[in-house]
Amino acid sequence: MDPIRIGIIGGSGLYRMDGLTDTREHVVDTPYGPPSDALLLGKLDGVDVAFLARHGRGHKLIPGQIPFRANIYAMKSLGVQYLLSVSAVGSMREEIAPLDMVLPDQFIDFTRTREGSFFGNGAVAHVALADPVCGALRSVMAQAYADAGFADIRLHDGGTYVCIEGPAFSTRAESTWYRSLGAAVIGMTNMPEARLAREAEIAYATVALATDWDCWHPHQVCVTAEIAIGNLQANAQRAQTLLGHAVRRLAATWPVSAAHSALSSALVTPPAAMTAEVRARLSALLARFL
Ligand SMILES: CSC[C@H]1O[C@H](OP(=O)(O)O)[C@H](O)[C@@H]1O
Ligand SMILES: Nc1ncnc2[nH]cnc12
Repeated sequence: MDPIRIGIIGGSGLYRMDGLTDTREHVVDTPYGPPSDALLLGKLDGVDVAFLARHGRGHKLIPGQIPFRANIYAMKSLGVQYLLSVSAVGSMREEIAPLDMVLPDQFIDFTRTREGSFFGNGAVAHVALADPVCGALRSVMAQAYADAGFADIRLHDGGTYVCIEGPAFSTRAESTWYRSLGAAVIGMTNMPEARLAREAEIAYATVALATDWDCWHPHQVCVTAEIAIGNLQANAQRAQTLLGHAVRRLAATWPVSAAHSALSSALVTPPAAMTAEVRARLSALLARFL
């Protein structure tokens, strides 16, 4: 099978892509177990992509149960070099209103229960994560927003995404504190997803769809899942339009990203010093070193 260079991970409210053609399901297992669901392979605007519903079709996985390592490993095994993620988020800023789009450039990770690395157990690497979002991919997303010509929704290019463990939403005190840390948006899924993508040398960027005001705002209603999913559904078609433009732009240039060589300066254990089991477990990630 030819490599599929673009992966799309759909979050809450985005469990399939209407614009995908020539689709086929790809059921796969990985050294980290099965991904959230079967991947859907197909063409988006004529470009090969692999789509995965982060919470599974039917939304069955809470954020802490998402098999992040299996999801990223499955994408890597297909040849994915660019990962576009779609996420519902709460707004933490007055200027970001529900239905606005945000392209985060930073994350703060408050998750507690998740396997956060492919490394350990016989192989050590320390990837650089100062800039966890690929700048080139983010700028492709920003250009795609301009291509789409949405008249009625705003784009905020940049901002910090605070990732909480969930599945409960935040307390008012937490929400106020996250704001004081500089948060622009809040969600429950982009970590460790972004970090694992970096370890897998996949360029990563998220389009975050603001769905609510979380619970810090003195004059706005507090978030509920019903509000968040309702607003996400109102924006799901626009998200897919944006992705179509992004995929077309990506395929025109295939920008080189620092993420694509992240392990060059990060891998501490020489592959020759790894056991056969470790090399097999990490084979999709370390192929270029083996
Ligand atoms: C249903 S609202 C809370 C839910 O939505 C976000 O998920 P995703 O990033 O996959 O769109 C948030 O992180 C929570 O998992
Ligand atoms: N307010 C919020 N907090 C965490 N995750 C969210 N996803 C959508 N809205 C959210």
